[in-house]
Amino acid sequence: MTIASIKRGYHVIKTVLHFGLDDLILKNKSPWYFKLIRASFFWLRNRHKDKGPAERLKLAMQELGPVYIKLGQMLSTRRDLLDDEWAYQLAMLQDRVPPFDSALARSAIEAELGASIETYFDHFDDTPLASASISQVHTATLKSNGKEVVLKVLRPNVEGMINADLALMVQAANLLEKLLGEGNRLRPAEVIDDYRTTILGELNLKLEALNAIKLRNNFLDSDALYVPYIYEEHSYQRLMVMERIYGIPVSDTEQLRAQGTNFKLLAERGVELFFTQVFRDNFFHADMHPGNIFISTENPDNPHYIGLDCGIMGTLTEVDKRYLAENFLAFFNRDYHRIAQLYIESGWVSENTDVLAFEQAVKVVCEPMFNKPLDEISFGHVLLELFRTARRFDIVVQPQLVLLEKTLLYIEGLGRQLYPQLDLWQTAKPFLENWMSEQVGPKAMLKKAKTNAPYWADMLPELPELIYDNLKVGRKLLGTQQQMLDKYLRYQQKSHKSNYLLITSAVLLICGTILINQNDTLWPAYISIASGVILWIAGWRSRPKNRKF
Ligand SMILES: Nc1ncnc2c1ncn2[C@@H]1O[C@H](COP(=O)(O)OP(=O)(O)OP(=O)(O)O)[C@@H](O)[C@H]1O
Repeated sequence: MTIASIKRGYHVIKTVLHFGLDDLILKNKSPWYFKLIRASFFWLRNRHKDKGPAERLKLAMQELGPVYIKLGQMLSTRRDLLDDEWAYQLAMLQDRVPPFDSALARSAIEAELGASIETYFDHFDDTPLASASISQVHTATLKSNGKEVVLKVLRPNVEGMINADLALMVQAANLLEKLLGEGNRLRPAEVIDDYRTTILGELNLKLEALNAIKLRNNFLDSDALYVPYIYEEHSYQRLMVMERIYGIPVSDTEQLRAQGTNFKLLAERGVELFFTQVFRDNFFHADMHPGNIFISTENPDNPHYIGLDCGIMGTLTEVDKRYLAENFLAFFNRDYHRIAQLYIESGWVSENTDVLAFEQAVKVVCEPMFNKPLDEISFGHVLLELFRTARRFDIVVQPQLVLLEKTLLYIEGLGRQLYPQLDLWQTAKPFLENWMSEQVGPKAMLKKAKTNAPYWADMLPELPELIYDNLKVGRKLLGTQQQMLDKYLRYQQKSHKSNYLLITSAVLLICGTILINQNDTLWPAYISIASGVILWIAGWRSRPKNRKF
């Protein structure tokens, strides 16, 4: 442990106690040593007693800086874990960070390029275009083609700062997990683990560049989404160079209205984009906050989105995708029984789940939604409520599904903000039905046959040999099966015979015993008993010995 980390630790404790966050852990749940530690920091008092707990948490995170602010922003989207008031407060966290010195930006860029900025760029602007918690963005023009570009460069020592804060967070989360006990809904260790993956992913700009290239290629011919061109040859782990775009931030509805944007088309395109990314490409942008989405200005009647920051992308397995589509369709068809069944079939729910109780819970979630007009139904909310229900049944919802639900909630919120009458049913249902028919109908079989054609072409020359081998194996198998059947029949015959002899012997023995007690002439009784004994011995000896076939 270094002096710096001790200092940072103290600062975190001080902030936590100044904002009274220790009160958030139920007093009766805290063990004696926790109370002792709290008491030993007697000079650090809650200075914000007038504020509610959710607001105090928000303010503390704001105070603790970028890593905590980003954690708060991520938490605000975990509505499956947090109640609405908490999510609302945390969503207000803004990571407005002062820019870092342009001399540092220059030297970081040059270290990555392995050359001076002037070797590749003209007009490098020392005043950053934007400055965020992890990176800073500068504009320039590319020498080779004269085009305007932006250079996104990581903050100096951002990795060290994040790792130090993460280490503290992991310890705090483990302690909290212990204090809150088993079965708590918050699962702090899981949340921090999720966050760690997310934030560490954002620290590699080369990866972000490759994601952006893939997303761009998926939408090259699209009217709905534009992703700026990435100069891969100038992109490294700490630097990324891309085409500069001009657009209106999606949150600036006033400016969008002023240019006469077709809001209905824009909202529908947002939903379409989501479903295309998830179901067609299986590669979706999962960090859809307003700072990352811009709207084109060239043709307001036919507007398209411009997507930035592909640091966090999501994918689903084929099975999850299929079940998800069916889930949505079942919901459209108001079939909650099918929804519960799908959860079980897909394996999202453990086999030990009380199916009936789960179905009942799904019904409670879905029925009120069914009573709403279609333009008020939210897929994201349905998924969210289903995940919350699933958690009550101790189902651990897989991270990729949480990512998807978050993105969907965001896309819907955005769509409704742009065009409040947005009808998700009309927009998404044809898309999903089409996709499903491509997955399971005759078209799907044809497609699969086409996909497998090269494999079959490879296999064809070997086919006669394979058929011969299989027939040989099959014949052998048939022979073995026949032998097993014969053995089984013999076993059954022996078993019947033995049972028959044992039952008859029992009858004779019982008769013999009765005769001894009731008659003066004893020989019939003796004959009956002797025959009984002989038959018992015969029956016992004829038992089938081996049950293996
Ligand atoms: N290609 C571009 N053209 C024009 N402006 C851009 C471009 N790329 C980024 N910017 C500007 O820089 C800002 C920050 O970029 P970006 O979101 O990629 O950085 P970030 O560090 O990941 O930020 P955050 O942590 O907030 O997501 C954007 O909101 C946008 O204003």
